[in-house]
Amino acid sequence: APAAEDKENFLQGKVYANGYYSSEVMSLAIPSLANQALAPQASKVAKEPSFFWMDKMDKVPMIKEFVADAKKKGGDQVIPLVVYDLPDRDCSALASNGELSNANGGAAKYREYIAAIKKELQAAAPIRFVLVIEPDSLANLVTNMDKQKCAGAAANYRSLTVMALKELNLPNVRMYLDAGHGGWLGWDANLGKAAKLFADIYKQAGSPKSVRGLATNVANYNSWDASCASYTKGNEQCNEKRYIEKLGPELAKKGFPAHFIMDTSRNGVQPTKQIEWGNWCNVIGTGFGKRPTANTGNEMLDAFVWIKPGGECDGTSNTSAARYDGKCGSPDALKPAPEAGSWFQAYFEQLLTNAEAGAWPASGS
Ligand SMILES: O=[N+]([O-])c1ccc(O[C@@H]2O[C@H](CO)[C@@H](O[C@@H]3O[C@H](CO)[C@@H](O[C@@H]4O[C@H](CO)[C@@H](O)[C@H](O)[C@H]4O)[C@H](O)[C@H]3O)[C@H](O)[C@H]2O)cc1
Ligand SMILES: [Mg+2]
Repeated sequence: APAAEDKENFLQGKVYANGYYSSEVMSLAIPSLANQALAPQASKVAKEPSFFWMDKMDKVPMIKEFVADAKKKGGDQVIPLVVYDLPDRDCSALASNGELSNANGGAAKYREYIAAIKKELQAAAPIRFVLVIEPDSLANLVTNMDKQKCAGAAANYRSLTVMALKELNLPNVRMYLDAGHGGWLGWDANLGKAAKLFADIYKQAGSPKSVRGLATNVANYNSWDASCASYTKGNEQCNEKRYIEKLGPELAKKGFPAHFIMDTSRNGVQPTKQIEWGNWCNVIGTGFGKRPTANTGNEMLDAFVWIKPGGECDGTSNTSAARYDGKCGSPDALKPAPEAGSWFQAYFEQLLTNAEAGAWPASGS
């Protein structure tokens, strides 16, 4: 039965499939498919509403194009975006380091970035938006303060996230703060600290009406509710259903009534072929997971969504590159891989070949 109508859950509406991703698929992926029999499925993927990552300040104006396109398509579409440009970004890894740093006046530039986004979202009203706020950042403050770069970035991560939640608290916007995943913050050693951090940030921002909750499994591979794989041993929160059902009540107790969304773009094969659960880079053997839908059957979970666009790389495997991270050289990481965010054709074909059965209608239908 369809989920009960909930005006606060914007993802129950028609979600916009942005032209940036569909052009990656239609003009890059399909022409160079090794196996042309996958072309029909690939063109279906192009129509799925994945999130657009604003991983550089110069990507913010793309919002104008999406708004114009959505209006042409009736104007009732909800546009999904990722805010992802904190100074000293991805502080415990190298692969996705960003353009801003504390050292280069990053905090002031980040305020400009958020102001630019705010301006576009206000101008676009009444078009609605769903935003995922800063993947990995707060999760790194829970588990990686022993890393110098994370310790140095922590004050900015906290204050700039609070600022973003306040600035983007608009009637046509719903935000989900990134919450890592069950294999990261689900460990008993991490969960309580994570709940406290998320609730503190939420309250410091004034408990904004537009903050709907948290996003989990962004750019990761965990199942929603599969049985626990061997590599999850020692962590009860072995899948995202257990993670949110444990984290949700903790947050509510602390004054943060959170709902959740979960990234299923690359979790179609369970168990995964991860050698270690902590391996996050371009993992081999993965497939597109459940197609984006608000029909989750779980009242805490607003929607299954495709946040990491399938086929966009997690990080380069070129050992001499400045942003080379050893995790992308792991035996369970597909190689050769280009820079984070750029098109990784072999990975896209892997996701297509291994797509979860029923992820979308059988080809040809
Ligand atoms: O037996 N025990 O009791 C016990 C207790 C605690 C244990 O320690 C836990 O082990 C976990 C691994 O199992 C660690 O989780 C990994 O942490 C990494 C960051 O450090 C994350 O990497 C990010 O991944 C993002 C995409 O998701 C990338 O975009 C981003 O670039 C990238 O940096 C991995 O996902 C995530 O799986 C925990 O920190 C660690 O605390 C272990 C055992
Ligand atoms: Mg990453």
